[in-house]
Amino acid sequence: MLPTTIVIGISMVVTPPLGASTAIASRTHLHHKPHCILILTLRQVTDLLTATQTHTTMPLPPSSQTPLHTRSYSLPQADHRSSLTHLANSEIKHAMSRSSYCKLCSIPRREHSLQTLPVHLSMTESEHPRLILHDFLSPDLCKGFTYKSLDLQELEFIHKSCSTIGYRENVFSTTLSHLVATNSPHMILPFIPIREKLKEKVEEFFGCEYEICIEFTGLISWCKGASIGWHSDDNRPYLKQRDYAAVCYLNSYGVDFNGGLFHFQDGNPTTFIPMAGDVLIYTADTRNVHSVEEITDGERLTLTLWFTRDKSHDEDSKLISSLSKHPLISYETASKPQIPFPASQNMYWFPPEQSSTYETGFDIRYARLHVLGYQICCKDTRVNSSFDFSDILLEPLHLVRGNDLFEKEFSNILHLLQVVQFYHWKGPELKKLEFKMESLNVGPVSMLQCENIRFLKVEILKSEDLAESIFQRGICGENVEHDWVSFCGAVDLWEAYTKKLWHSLVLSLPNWIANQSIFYESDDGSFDLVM
Ligand SMILES: O=C(O)CCC(=O)C(=O)O
Ligand SMILES: [Fe+2]
Repeated sequence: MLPTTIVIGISMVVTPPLGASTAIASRTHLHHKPHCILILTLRQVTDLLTATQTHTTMPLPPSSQTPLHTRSYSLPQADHRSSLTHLANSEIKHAMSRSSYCKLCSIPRREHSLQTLPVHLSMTESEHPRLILHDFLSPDLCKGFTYKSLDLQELEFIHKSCSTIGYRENVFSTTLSHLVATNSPHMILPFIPIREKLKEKVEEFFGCEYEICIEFTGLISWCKGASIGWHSDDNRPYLKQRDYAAVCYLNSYGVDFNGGLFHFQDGNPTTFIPMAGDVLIYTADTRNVHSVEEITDGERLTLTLWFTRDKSHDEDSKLISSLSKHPLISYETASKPQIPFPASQNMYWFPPEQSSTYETGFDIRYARLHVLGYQICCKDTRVNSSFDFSDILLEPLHLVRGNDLFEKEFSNILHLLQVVQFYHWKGPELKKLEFKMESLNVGPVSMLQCENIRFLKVEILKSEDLAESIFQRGICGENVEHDWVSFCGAVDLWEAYTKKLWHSLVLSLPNWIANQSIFYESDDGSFDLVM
């Protein structure tokens, strides 16, 4: 393939002929990079073109030899730029085949250079600085990490077992500070490699290495009815510190949800179709006003990060401060099983307007169990309406499916939900392992227990239809067919997983405190079913 260089001058686009591009590349000492984008000042472009067109061998002025930015990328077909102009009309059609083909150049995505991700730049980059990365989490990109579980589904597992009511209607979120507060600080470990990678990309693209810190990291899911109109991400006084956003899509349009297309108000591309593993990076100011269309079904899940230049908003410092005060993170607890502890009831009640009376709506933890076909039974078989259900959810519970009651007790609803979601994450692999039948402890539900189960359901799932429309059964890839034998295996493996992450956290924390930064350490937290 012939080498190609695109030269973009600030506020103008220059498309030199191939020969000129090659000459420019060699003059800027980039001839060793076969395909690259140079971002130059207008002056630099003029100097370079004049020199190239007159075939002068005179040395270029020193200022012209260093591009403002240089990004290598794979350019498998001649012209991404013309594709960009046609993009708006054909985006949806292209996106549907994007799982295997690149939207801009239509070549199979896996054939893109894997060392340098495909980088698609807007032609109006200086006016609307934004970057789209496809397959950001491809296994090849993650090769640098020995952490095995750079796994979208691990983040989905964390979200479905730990999320609370979010900041907008029909939106749910899992923040790192919430994980620390609910005795699940070890669950921040799976975020670390991807968080680092995203920060690196933002720094590289905006040329701000060592100048920014992460302000917020969160898993955010948008369910049926959720949307957001035109806005910039710094559009509130308390958000003014936000400089850049990176949204990593953890599931796909047309597969896991419908609706939810992302639009930029100005510049290209105008529409972005969320697909698992893709990342959108943009400035948080008015150069990137955007919106998200209403979700019409399913659950759209993202890992969203905001970055700031204001060190007083450094998320790492805040997390390290709360982790170092956490009473249970110590060498003594490093190998002890840990149990999550729920936050206050109102953080789990949907819709939030109902959380003062709980007259209608549902508890999101119970609803997530319900859509997977589970129910719960509490220890006290004499429950009646004088019992406060929010207290019951903090106490030991049994898991029920149909007429089967799983005899092991879970410490509270969050513990139970984590194990169930772990089973649905690891289920397909668990089914391949052989577990011994004698460890199976499942019995039939008694008449008294039946009453108890029904009572809890009525109290906690007041609006069953609403719960089913928000966390739609079957749409979100929850296709593990339940069997108690492999579920039993999941209970033990969940404990091993938790212990392993907790152990890594205990070992990492002193280094994080010393560096005042949360970073990935190799051999940290990798989890394998075969232990
Ligand atoms: O999830 C997305 O695609 C963007 C969400 C967004 O605009 C926001 O949370 O401010
Ligand atoms: Fe936004």
